[in-house]
Amino acid sequence: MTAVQEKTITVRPIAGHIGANISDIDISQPLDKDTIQALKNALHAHKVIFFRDQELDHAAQIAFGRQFGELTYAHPHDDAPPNGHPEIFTIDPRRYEERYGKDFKEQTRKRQYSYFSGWHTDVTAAVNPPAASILRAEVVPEVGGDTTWTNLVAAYNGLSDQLKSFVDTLRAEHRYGGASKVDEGAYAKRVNDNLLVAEHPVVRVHPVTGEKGLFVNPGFTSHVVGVSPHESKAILDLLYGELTRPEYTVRFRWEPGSVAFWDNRATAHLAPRDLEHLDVQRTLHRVTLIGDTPVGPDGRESTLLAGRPFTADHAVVVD
Ligand SMILES: O=C(O)CCC(=O)C(=O)O
Ligand SMILES: [Fe+2]
Repeated sequence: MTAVQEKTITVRPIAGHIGANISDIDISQPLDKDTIQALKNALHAHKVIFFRDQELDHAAQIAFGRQFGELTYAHPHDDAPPNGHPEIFTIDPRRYEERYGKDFKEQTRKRQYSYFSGWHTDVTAAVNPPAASILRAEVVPEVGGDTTWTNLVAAYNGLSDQLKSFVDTLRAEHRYGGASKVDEGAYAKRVNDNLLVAEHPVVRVHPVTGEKGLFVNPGFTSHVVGVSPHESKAILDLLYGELTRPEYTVRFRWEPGSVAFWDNRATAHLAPRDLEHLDVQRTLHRVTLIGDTPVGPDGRESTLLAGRPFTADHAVVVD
């Protein structure tokens, strides 16, 4: 694959199935219509796009995001977004430890919540999961802390025709919060008090590209509907094995000023776990675009089972 000059920007794919670097652009400035369309095209073609050496503060990141859709508002996990910027979700484990106590890491590891949950697509327990997320690095450690994304369309396309026709018919429940009373602590309470449950098709038809992608989520899918628990586990393990195949992924090394913009309707990502034993700072800030309700190959939409859909003006759990 070679670099393509798209209007004013340069789009350079960086892995066989996913990811492109975008250059010749300053995203702190308002963009013209053609540039916005060129970025959308790159996002839909490559699933995650990366920018380097951008000088964004919170306001500029929010303004950049708003050119692509409506942003989500503050959320129950994060009761203290930066002053005056409720749309910003800051990822920095030290902040969570300050707020929820020193055992936060241990608690999250045990419950597989949030930062340590491994592979996930953002907030698919909502009936209208985010369309996209835009993450900016402010402070990065000297070593480690890379993020990896995978292409869920490539993962679907790699299945045999027989398996495709089978998974095309399935639906699965995605759940966040409402765990048992065994969970203790302010963080667990915050998550449990905001139960979100949705039933989604296991294969999602992308509303812009029309591509089919696997839409099961190691972070949130509780079970496949209408099959036995044993069968559900076997089906999910099979699909998770497919969607995490290294050939469908791209791994990104952060620098201060790096920005990653991913299509949350066609990707999953893996937050790094190689820093848990190191005392280093890693601070990133995210804005999140509100999404549409998924639709399966049979035209059926997802259904809400608990909680409320994302809107611009109320709190919802964000992972
Ligand atoms: O910390 C990271 O690299 C990714 C965090 C994450 O999962 C997110 O921003 O949605
Ligand atoms: Fe995430």
